[in-house]
Amino acid sequence: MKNFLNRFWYVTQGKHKQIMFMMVLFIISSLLELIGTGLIGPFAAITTNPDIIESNKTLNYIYSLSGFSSKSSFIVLLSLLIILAFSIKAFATFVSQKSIAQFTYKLKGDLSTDLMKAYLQAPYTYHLGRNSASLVQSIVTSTDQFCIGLVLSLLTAIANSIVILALVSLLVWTNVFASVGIALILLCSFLALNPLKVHLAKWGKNGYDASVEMVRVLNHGIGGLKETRIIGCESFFQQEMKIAADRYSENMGLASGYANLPRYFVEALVISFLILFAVIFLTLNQDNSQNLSSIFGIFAIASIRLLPAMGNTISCLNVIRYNYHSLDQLFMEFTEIRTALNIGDSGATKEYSTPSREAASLSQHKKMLFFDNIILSDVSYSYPNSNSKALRGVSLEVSRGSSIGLIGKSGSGKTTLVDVLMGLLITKEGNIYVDGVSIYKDLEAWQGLIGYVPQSIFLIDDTLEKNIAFGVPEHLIDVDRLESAISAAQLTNVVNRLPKGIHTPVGERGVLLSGGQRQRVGIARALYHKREILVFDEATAALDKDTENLITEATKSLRGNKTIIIIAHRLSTIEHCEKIFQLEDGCLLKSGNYQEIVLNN
Ligand SMILES: Nc1ncnc2c1ncn2[C@@H]1O[C@H](COP(=O)(O)OP(=O)(O)OP(=O)(O)O)[C@@H](O)[C@H]1O
Repeated sequence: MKNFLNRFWYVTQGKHKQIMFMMVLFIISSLLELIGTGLIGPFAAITTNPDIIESNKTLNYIYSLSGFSSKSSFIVLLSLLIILAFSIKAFATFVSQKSIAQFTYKLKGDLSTDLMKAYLQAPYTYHLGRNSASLVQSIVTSTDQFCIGLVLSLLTAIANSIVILALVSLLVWTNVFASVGIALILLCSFLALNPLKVHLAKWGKNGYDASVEMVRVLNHGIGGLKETRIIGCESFFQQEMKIAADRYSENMGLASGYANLPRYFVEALVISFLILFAVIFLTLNQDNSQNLSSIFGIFAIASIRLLPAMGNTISCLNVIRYNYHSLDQLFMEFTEIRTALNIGDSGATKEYSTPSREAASLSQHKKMLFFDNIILSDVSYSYPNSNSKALRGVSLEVSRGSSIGLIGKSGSGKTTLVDVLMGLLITKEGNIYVDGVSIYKDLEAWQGLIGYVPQSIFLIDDTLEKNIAFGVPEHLIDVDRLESAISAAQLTNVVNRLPKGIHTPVGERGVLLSGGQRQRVGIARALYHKREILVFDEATAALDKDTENLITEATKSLRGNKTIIIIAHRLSTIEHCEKIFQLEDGCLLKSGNYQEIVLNN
C-alpha cells in the first residue's frame, strides 16, 4: 500500500492540490448525503404517526425550537429540509463527478505530453536500447489505463468510501445489530474473494504485454510492407497478430469480466441479510412496528445508496488491480528517463547543459560561433551495451567550408564517428572543439549548426512544404527561404511537376516520392534550417547513377558555403571532397586527398 501511494504521488506530481480539492468536494457531498438519508427515517415515522414528534426527545426539542404551532407545519418544514439537502447533494455530487472526469482526462493529456517531452529530451543511447512500440504503448495505453482505469477508479472508490462511511455510521446509530451483520458479511466476502486480486493483476499485465506485442507486429508487418509483400510472409505476421490479439482478448476479457464478480456477490448477500433481518425483527418485536418502519426507512434508503456504492467501490478496486501495472510502467518510465536525463549519455562525465527543446521552431535554434575549424581530439567511444570500443583515439580536423569524405569497411565506425560528432553519442574519452570551444559546453548550440541527411530520410505524412520546413509551425514557414532551399537541392523541377506544388502531400513516410526525391527533400530540409555543417550519411548508397549525379551536383554547389561531411560507400560521391578520412576498426587508418587515398590504392 505504501509502495502504491509513493508511486502514485510520484507519477501525479503537480496535481496534488487538485486531488485534495476533490477530496473536500467528496466529503461535502457525503455529509449532505448523510443528512438527507438520516432525515428520511424520522420523516417516514412521523408521517405514519405524528405523535412521535412529542414522544421522541430529540424531535420534541427541534419542534419546540422551530416555533411551529402545528405538527403538520413541522412535517412540511421537515420535508422541505429533505428536498433541500438532496438537491444540494445532487448538485455537489454532479460537481465532484465532473471534476473527477475532467481531472483524469486532463491528467492523461499531461502525462502523455510529459512522456513525449521526456522521450524527446532523453539521451540518444536511451533510445538505442528501447523498442519504439513500447514507447508508443506507454504514451497511448499506459497513460489511458493509469488515468481512466486506475486514477478514475481510485477517486471514485474514495468518493464512494466516504459515502459508505457516512451511511454506515448512520446505520450503526440506527441499529447496531444490523450494521454488525453487514460488516461481517463484507469482511467474509473480502476474505473469500481476496485470491481474485492476484489473478486480476496477472490478467491485466498479460493484456498490456499482448497489446505492446500487437503494436510491434503491426510496425514490423505494415512498416515493412514492401518486403512483407515481396517475400510473401503476410501469413507469418497475420499469425503473430492473431496470437497476440487472442492473448489480449482472453486476458482483458477475464479481467473485466471477473472485476464485477465481488460486486454482485456482496450485493446478493447484503440484500438477503436485510430481508432476513426484517423478518426476524418483525417476529421478535410485533408490538413495535413504528420503530421498525423508521429503521426500515433508513435501511431502504441506505440500501438504495449503500449497496451501489459498495458494489461500485469493489468493482473500482478490482479495476485498479488489473490496471496496477500501468502505474508501475509509468513510474519506471519517469524514473528511468529522469535518471537518464540527469546522468546524460551513457554515464558521460562531461559537463554540458541539457538541451532544452522548447523552441517553437527548429530554425530558431541558438547557434555556436563557427569561423575556423572543428577538431576531434583523441576521441574514443564504447556503446553502453558493448565491451569493445567502436572508436579508438580518433583525431582529425575539419576546416570551415571544406568537404570531407569518410570511408571504411562496414562496421569500421563511420556512423559512430558522425553520431559522436553531432553530439548524439557523448564521448567519455577525448573531446571535440569548435574554434577551440568544447561542443559539450553547449550541445544545443552546437547541434544548431548541423543539418543531417541520413540514408533513409524520415518523412512525415504531410505536404512537401512541411517536410522541408520540418518542425516549423505552418504560419512561421518562410516562403523565400523554402524556395531557395528547394532550388539548391535541385528539387525545383520535381515541385513544378507535382499537382499541388509544395502543398502536395507526400504520403506516409514519403511513399509518393522516389528514393532520390526523398534524399533531395532531406537536403532541402537541412538547407531550409540554414545549417552551416551538413552531414550526409551514406546519402547516395541506394540511388541510381542519374539521381546520384543530381545529388552530387546539389552537394557540390554548396561547396565553400557549407562544411560538408559525407559518409560514402560509392567513392565517386566524394571525388570533389578536399579531404578523405579512412577508418578501420574504429581507428583512423589514413587521411589525404582523393588522389592519395582512393586513386593511389
Ligand atoms: N547501438 C549499438 N550498440 C552496440 N554496438 C554498436 C551499435 N551500433 C554500432 N555498433 C558497433 O560499433 C561498430 C561501428 O559501427 P558503425 O555503425 O559506426 O560502423 P559503420 O562504419 O558506419 O558501418 P556501416 O558502413 O555498415 O554502416 C560496429 O562494430 C558495430 O557493431
